Amino acid sequence: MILSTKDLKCGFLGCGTIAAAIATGLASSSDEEVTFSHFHVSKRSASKSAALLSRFGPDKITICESGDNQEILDSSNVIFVCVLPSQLEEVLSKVKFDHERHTIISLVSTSTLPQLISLSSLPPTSVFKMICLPSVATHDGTCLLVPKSETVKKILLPLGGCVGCESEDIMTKMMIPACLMGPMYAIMKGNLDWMVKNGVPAEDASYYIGRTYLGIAKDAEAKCTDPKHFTDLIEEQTPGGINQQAIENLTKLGALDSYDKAMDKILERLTGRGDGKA
Ligand SMILES: NC(=O)C1=CN([C@@H]2O[C@H](COP(=O)(O)OP(=O)(O)OC[C@H]3O[C@@H](n4cnc5c(N)ncnc54)[C@H](OP(=O)(O)O)[C@@H]3O)[C@@H](O)[C@H]2O)C=CC1
Repeated sequence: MILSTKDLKCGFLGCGTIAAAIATGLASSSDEEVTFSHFHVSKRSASKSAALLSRFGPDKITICESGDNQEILDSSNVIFVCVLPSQLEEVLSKVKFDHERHTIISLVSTSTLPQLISLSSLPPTSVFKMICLPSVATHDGTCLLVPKSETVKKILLPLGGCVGCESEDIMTKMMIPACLMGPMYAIMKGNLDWMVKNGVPAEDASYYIGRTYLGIAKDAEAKCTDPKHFTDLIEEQTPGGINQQAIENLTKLGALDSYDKAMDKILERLTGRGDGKA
């Protein structure tokens, strides 16, 4: 089956946090390369499905009132699987996929491609796994996709960006920097506490930190398609200046190495080789 990128009919099994975010991001896309004619969503999580209907209207959204997931499949060609890991087997075993029409994209974090192929009976070329954050609702998420597919990538690009992964193993490794969101906030909170301890008014410190890190992140994102970009930004720091000094100090104190070690531990947890604790 050749998946088109025009007039797509998307179905959502589950309408919780991530389903609502993806549906919102795709339904509000202005991308002309990929067009969506309709979205069929579960009635589940009624406040979220009702909010989608209220925002985009009945021309774009249909809520499956009967609760029969087969109705969603029968009206759609791209199916996003957005239920909890414990619900996956039951939900997929009760519906019948059409080889000619359906492509499935599973958001279920613990699902594997072989498991999804087996549960759906679809050919491997029609089965995908994707990871993203709820910021896809505002086109600010970057999706991870496996296996690689230029067409599916095109469909997901309106959500903010998409990286096709060579294998599930590579996808797992790519997930790890997203786990560093928490530590990033902890660094900012540490900066705030340090400034306040040194007499800076808390509101000024908080505003300044938030805005300064935003500027830093924007510079980091600007040429991020070039793997040398981060090295260039480091080398751009004034020789002998205080930024270079800060890098030297943190390297000497082992802070940068400890990031690598923390990422190794998270990978061990994600792959079931350990409990993730440092
Ligand atoms: N939240 C996130 O940021 C991310 C989540 N994920 C993954 O996405 C999946 C969903 O997560 P999330 O959206 O947070 O979870 P939610 O609990 O918000 O959503 C789960 C949805 O599945 C529905 N559901 C349960 N049983 C059925 C059924 N038999 N038929 C149809 N729908 C059903 C629930 O309905 P009801 O509420 O009525 O029970 C709910 O709408 C998980 O597997 C998670 O790992 C992946 C990336 C990010």
